[in-house]
Amino acid sequence: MKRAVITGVTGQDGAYLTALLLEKGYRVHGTYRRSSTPNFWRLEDLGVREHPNLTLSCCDVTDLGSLARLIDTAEPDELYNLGAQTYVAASFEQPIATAMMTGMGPLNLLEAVRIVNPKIRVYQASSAEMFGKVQTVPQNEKTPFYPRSPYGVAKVFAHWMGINYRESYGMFVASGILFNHESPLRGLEFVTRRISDGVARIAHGSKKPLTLGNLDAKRDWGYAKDYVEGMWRMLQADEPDSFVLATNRTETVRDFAALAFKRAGIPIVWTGQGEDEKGVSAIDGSELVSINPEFYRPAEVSLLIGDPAKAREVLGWRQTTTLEELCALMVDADMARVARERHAAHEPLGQPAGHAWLAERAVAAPRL
Ligand SMILES: C[C@H]1O[C@H](OP(=O)(O)OP(=O)(O)OC[C@H]2O[C@@H](n3cnc4c(=O)[nH]c(N)nc43)[C@H](O)[C@@H]2O)[C@@H](O)[C@@H](O)C1=O
Repeated sequence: MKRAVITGVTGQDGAYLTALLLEKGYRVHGTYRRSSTPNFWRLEDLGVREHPNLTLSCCDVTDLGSLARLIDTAEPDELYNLGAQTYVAASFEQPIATAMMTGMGPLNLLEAVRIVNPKIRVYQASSAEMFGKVQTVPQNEKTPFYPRSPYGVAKVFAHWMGINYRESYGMFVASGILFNHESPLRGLEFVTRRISDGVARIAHGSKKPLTLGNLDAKRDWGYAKDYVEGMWRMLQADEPDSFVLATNRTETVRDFAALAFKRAGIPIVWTGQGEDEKGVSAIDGSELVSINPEFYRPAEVSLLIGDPAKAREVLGWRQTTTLEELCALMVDADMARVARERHAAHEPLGQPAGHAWLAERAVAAPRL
């Protein structure tokens, strides 16, 4: 039986990867950062929290000793490093903490592997945020990096460290340069989930508009479940290498919001410009989206679009889900969750904007 360690097991990718590896017959040791209330809801939603082949323990990637002990005990064949501070906006508020977790964390891990067992195959979660102020369109493995956030800078450091350990010590360190990947398990701080959650509340009668930041930012959004499959494929390859995982399609935040409102049966029109821009209902003129300048970042990544040709050719990796399908998955799951919350609170459901189908989906969709 193959053994894998996953750091950051409680996050979106950690949970999907855990489910995938358990399904493939792995024994999985997942680690999470100590907190007063460990956050296992994603593993519970995927039905793997109590799986007999899953062990969960605390470990901090900023602590080399705890990583070395973990590797010594778990004796993994593969190690997926997903544990980091991953919210770009927060990296401007906490650049040093981000550098420690997102930059130094991977270096600690590489050192621990080198000391304990350099034969372990390592997956490093690199990021499209490394491309920042993009130097080519679309971006591929050869595109020079120009990070625009402390998070992006820390990821570039970790990325090059991985390559250095590959070249210096012959270690199998694969690097996945992943473009934005989303799902109903995405944290509420990220824009797609913020939108699907806000849309669901409005569809259920909330009068509070959804507040967003920069609507013009363009992202290449894929489905997280597809991307963890890519991570696994990278560690099954003959040689360690770096691979872009992306959809090769880019849309603005405004477009994603419009798609989400459409899915909920609420067509939106946009009025005004810049900080005065608003999204209003095409049906009754009510305000659906307003801008909060506080959500703007000190330096923005305006356009990301990835070229996954190398992953397609070498790994046989393919995305399975279009942006419309992804958005529908997220909106439907949040609709169902909001319906359940209201039901639990004995609140009458608001008159959802034209959704006879809502009640059905409330039963089918996962709890969030
Ligand atoms: C590849 C990369 O992908 C992710 O980083 P991100 O692209 O920063 O993701 P996000 O969802 O926070 O922002 C996307 C865009 O949306 C704009 N935006 C507008 N209004 C809001 C808003 O209200 N909230 C947020 N969060 N963003 C907003 C915001 O300014 C930005 O331009 C992480 O997984 C990261 O770990 C990673 O590696």
